[in-house]
Amino acid sequence: MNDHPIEPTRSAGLEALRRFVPLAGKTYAEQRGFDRGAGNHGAVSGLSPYISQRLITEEEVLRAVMAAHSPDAASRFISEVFWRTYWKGWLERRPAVWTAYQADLLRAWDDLQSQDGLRQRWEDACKGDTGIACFDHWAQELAQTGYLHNHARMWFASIWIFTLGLPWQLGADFFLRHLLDGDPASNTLSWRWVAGLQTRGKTYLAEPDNIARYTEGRFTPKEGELATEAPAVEGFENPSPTDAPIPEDIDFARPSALLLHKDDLSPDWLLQAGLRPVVTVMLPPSERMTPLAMSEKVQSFRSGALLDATTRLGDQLGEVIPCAPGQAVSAALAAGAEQIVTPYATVGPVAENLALMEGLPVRRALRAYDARAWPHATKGFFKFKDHIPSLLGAIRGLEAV
Ligand SMILES: Cc1cc2nc3c(=O)[nH]c(=O)nc-3n(C[C@H](O)[C@H](O)[C@H](O)COP(=O)(O)OP(=O)(O)OC[C@H]3O[C@@H](n4cnc5c(N)ncnc54)[C@H](O)[C@@H]3O)c2cc1C
Repeated sequence: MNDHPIEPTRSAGLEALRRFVPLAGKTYAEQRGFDRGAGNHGAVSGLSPYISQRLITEEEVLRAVMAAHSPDAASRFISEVFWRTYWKGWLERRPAVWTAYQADLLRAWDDLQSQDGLRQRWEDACKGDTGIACFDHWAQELAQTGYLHNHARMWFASIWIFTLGLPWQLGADFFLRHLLDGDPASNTLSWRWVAGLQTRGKTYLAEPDNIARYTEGRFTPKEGELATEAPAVEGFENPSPTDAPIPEDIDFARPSALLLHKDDLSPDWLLQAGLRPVVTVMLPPSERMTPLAMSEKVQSFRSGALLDATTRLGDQLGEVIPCAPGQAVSAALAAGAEQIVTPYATVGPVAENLALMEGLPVRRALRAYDARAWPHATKGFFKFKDHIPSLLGAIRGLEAV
């Protein structure tokens, strides 16, 4: 991804994909673990800010990579893209894990108000003022750029939990406020994984040698600076999965309002399937995921991405009305809509808002890509992985995204 600016547009996402595709085979497999610092993340794609809002889709990314490499040659990259799909499906089928995280976060937030020592440690960690050079650097890199390399995210989360002794939920919240790719599934479940909740008892310990090797000596934590043990954190047990959602039959001939939201900004396939919105209602990017505000970078990236989608699709959307979730139904009714059609919103604030809408049927359009993959998010990723060849085969056989 190097030092190209992360613009909130589909064309910037496609350009980043075009630049990255030649590297998706051997280069990625051999070098993806190295965190060379902001401006030097050349061996990873930097596509997550685009994929997480579906300015470009996972399916487009996989297609472009398969057009240039065999599935074997690009297997490492392909499997990382499917990690995202797997986490999405896993949480979609266990929404209680998100609800429990949010409740725990509020409790941890309350503790910050009443425990001065805890509050000071949390503030130091968020500002990058702990005295641990690598950690402080990553806290500041994240705040300044809205991105962190995957390995830095793992080390950061591990030091947050096991060295600084801070609640993991506050760390996950810090990430969600600052990451341009902030996503309830990938973020919450990765933090749970580091803490030893996701794979029960299996934690991730950040080790000085590993940090020195994969930062190519930019950081070498001193003896005694980092925790040497990572005892699993107690917390909410993994519930059994609910059924995976199945696509609804949607009558596109019925007068419809399109509801656009940040979880999926490529509704082109709905327009191609015959949707002719009488109006488009656009939910604003601000959302109640955190007791604090999202960073300005995240807010402006999300507003920019929404604007890009509406500009790009232009007349096909009808009149576009930005409105708060509570006003979406009345705006749709006023335009004569008999239903609201919206790209499927995954577990998180948009889905919570959709669930509260009354007065018109809300049809959530599930992509074939998600519908095929999520039924396999039953256990761990390694079971899910067995299905990747057939999921790739289905992509090859499809015409539309
Ligand atoms: C504690 C922690 C928190 C995280 N929070 C988020 C988050 O909020 N949003 C988010 O999108 N990812 C999150 N990740 C996963 C991963 O770090 C990022 O997806 C990845 O670093 C994005 O950079 P990239 O696009 O250059 O990745 P690449 O290495 O180029 O990978 C290509 C794509 O594959 C997917 N991907 C890669 N690695 C992972 C992974 N480990 N888990 C899930 N998907 C992956 C992403 O969509 C990514 O864009 C988190 C990981 C950790 C350890």
